[in-house]
Amino acid sequence: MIYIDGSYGEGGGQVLRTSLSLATITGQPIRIERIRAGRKKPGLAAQHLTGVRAAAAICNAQVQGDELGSTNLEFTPSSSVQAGKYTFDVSDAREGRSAGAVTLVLQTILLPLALARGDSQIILRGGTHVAYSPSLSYIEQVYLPILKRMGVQAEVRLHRWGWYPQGGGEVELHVSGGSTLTSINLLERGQLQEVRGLAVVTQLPSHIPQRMASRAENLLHEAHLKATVRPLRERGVAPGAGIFLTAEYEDSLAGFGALGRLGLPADKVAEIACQELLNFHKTNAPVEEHLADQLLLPTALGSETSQYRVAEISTHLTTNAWVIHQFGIASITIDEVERVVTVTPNT
Ligand SMILES: Nc1ncnc2c1ncn2[C@@H]1O[C@H](COP(=O)(O)OP(=O)(O)OP(=O)(O)O)[C@@H](O)[C@H]1O
Repeated sequence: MIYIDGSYGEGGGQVLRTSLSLATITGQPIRIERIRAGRKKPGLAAQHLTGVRAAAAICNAQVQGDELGSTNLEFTPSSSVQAGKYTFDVSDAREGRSAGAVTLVLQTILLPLALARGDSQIILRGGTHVAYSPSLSYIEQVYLPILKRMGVQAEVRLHRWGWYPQGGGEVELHVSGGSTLTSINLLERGQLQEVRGLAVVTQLPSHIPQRMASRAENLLHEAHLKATVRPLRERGVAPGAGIFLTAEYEDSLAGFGALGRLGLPADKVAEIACQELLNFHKTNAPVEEHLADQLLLPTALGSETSQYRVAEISTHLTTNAWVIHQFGIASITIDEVERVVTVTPNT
């Protein structure tokens, strides 16, 4: 049994999710204590509980402590990961609507399913574009394309947008099984080819995405970047707005976004996302802060040493490195001066 202290470092949901992914992949039982102790409301929230249930479903795990608010969890896989058809709805965990991020549930089971025998088709319901998590647009435009270079074949289709607080979004995920993960080298990013983006609303008037798109294009053009942002009006269960930008470099990808809210002008939403992108562009790094922590698990499962240079070393990055280390599957070093992460799988 591997013991994980959920309060370590960042003390957030990622400690739990990475542990669940690795428990299902390695077949090791785990016990996690002090889950999300670093958060205002510790313990399992709807998104985390859905992640637990999803991980349990794919490896028939015996689970104790799988309740909302629970701060301790025991998770014992009783089979290898079973590819197949599954549906996970974040609102089932709360018995009502929840905008818990389906993208985080997706990340919990994606690599286990990619390594399993056979193909999988997963329906995920909940929040698709919510704060403090990767948006589905980020998963589609940045995370999966980078993973594809490492040998992971997966596709997502957005059926319905889900925003905070109503959620109600729906995503279909297809994962090809039997993958062997290769290494990745992202020390240089090359020239910026283009910034592409989507300015989207659901149940709101069409002038809002148009204003977000043209403000973003103007700002990026002023900074001498080639940019195309498409305005889009979609159906959804509730009103929502956001802008999602992808900076496409010769050798890397980086994603940025901002969400609308009541009282925040459309121009301002565009400015927030553009500012994030421009700040990153100045760093010359190939990997932005969020991808930095998300790349640790796939590189740790790779066949050879991977290296990547990051814009920023976050506590998510250092904490996730610690969690992976607890499973003994890879050695990870983070050079704080050069901001280079080196991951050597213990194969
Ligand atoms: N704007 C963003 N774009 C891409 N990824 C993001 C973005 N914001 C957050 N993330 C990613 O979402 C994950 C959030 O992990 P975290 O531990 O904070 O989990 P959480 O389940 O949201 O839990 P908690 O409520 O405990 O904070 C990290 O991998 C982080 O890089």
